[in-house]
Amino acid sequence: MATSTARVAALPTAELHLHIEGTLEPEMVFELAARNNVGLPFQSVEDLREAYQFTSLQSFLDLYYECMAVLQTRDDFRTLGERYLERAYEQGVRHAEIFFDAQAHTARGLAAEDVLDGLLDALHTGARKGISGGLILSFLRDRPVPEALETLESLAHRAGDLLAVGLDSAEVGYPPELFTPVFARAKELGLRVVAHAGEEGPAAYVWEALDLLGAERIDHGIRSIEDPELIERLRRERIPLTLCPFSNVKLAVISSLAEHPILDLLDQGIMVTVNSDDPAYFGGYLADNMAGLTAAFPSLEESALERLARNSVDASFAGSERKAELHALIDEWASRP
Ligand SMILES: Nc1ncnc2[nH]cnc12
Ligand SMILES: [Zn+2]
Repeated sequence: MATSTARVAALPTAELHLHIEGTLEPEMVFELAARNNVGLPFQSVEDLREAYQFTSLQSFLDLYYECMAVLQTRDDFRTLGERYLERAYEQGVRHAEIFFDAQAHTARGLAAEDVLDGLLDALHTGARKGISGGLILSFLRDRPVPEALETLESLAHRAGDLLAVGLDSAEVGYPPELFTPVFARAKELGLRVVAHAGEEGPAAYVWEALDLLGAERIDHGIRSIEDPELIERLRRERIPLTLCPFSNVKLAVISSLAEHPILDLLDQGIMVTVNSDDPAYFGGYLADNMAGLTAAFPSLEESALERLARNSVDASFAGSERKAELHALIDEWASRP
């Protein structure tokens, strides 16, 4: 029997692939536009929501960067982060490792530290309410490499406030290899490493992310399925893939949820996790993605949901004590059908 939506929402999980700017709901776009006196090319919330029809990653990114213009102050980032953490908590998330696109804000004249501080404020609020987490400084691969390096250096004195570095934005034509020196410097600063690869780009980008950037997790990585040798490596080395089912459908990476390879990957022993990517744009938060999978795959058993939740904890950068707490929460969920 399919697991009920309420039970899915009660499953404790870690969210490992979430762009904070992708949690900017249309209502909040209008609220912040009014507060900050920013003009919008949309007449209403409904008008904006209607623009959420994407044909590719780029078609989404165009709107995603446009909407960000309303984020202006440290307080805006605190509010954005707090609202995400509240919604995520309602959907079972108890640990969140959150990407932020510093360059998308510094390019508009904001100070990277205001963005960082606002998000840290939100994480402190979240910690008081039972959700742990950290921040991932994500470099925009379609902007110049020296700019990524400058951004990293500008926050080097705040490395202790960051968990990891990542790589995102338009993928095809921007191979991970380009960013090798940036990631080498991040490792010198003691930061963990993740990278988007194999979303629209080829499996070769996943190899590069692993071998040249030292990625410990691959964000998306869905196109790894085209390369059996890569799949074998991911399995053998237990390299996590942070999958985002709703995102893949919305951005036309796959044609429907029922076509998603997540269960095949799970069956093959790949450490896959479920995440929401940009939930305000793609139709739902983490448990919504899980519930979508249970609807698309009636044979999906509770034991598979539990596996996905445990994978998310094991693939996280949480400390061993926090991981044990998160597993204990999953134990509790599993023992109370
Ligand atoms: N799905 C995605 N892929 C690449 N960059 C992104 N930035 C926000 N969402 C993204
Ligand atoms: Zn992403």
